[in-house]
Amino acid sequence: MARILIVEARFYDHLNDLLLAGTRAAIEAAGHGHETVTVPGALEVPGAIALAADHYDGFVALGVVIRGETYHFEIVAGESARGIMALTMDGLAIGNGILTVENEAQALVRADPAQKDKGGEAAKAALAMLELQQRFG
Ligand SMILES: Nc1c(NC[C@H](O)[C@H](O)[C@H](O)CO)[nH]c(=O)[nH]c1=O
Ligand SMILES: CC(=O)[C@@H](O)COP(=O)(O)O
Repeated sequence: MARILIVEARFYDHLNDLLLAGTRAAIEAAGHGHETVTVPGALEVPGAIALAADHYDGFVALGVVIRGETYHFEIVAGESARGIMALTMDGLAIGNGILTVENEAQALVRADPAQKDKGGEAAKAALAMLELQQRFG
């Protein structure tokens, strides 16, 4: 049984709850264990994963970034993805479930486990990468 750390940027409670439900269900369905830590925003997610890297087998990054009026969206969406990708290239097994969307309606469809279930998808990605890590790492 693998130990998966879910790192969630809790910026929009109702959307986070949906993402978390999908992620937890997918990990449990695969027979693995999970814990969750919460960080303030998507920019903190890569740092939190880096800090926990030696303590878990795999990671799921969750969050919601909704475009506002300024360039801040590009920074938060791009830099969180860049940080997660850098950790992936270092060999960590990570699924990225941070939504980067234009509006809340887009986020809702993607977070809902009964619709696009991006939280569950990210969990499955993390488990797939963990399998590759165990095979080739
Ligand atoms: N605007 C959103 C943020 N912004 C906050 C940053 O992620 C970060 O916490 C802050 O700059 C302090 O370092 N975060 C989200 O997750 N979603 C957003 O829409
Ligand atoms: C991620 C964002 O763009 C957003 O939350 C910030 O909004 P704004 O650009 O209106 O300050």
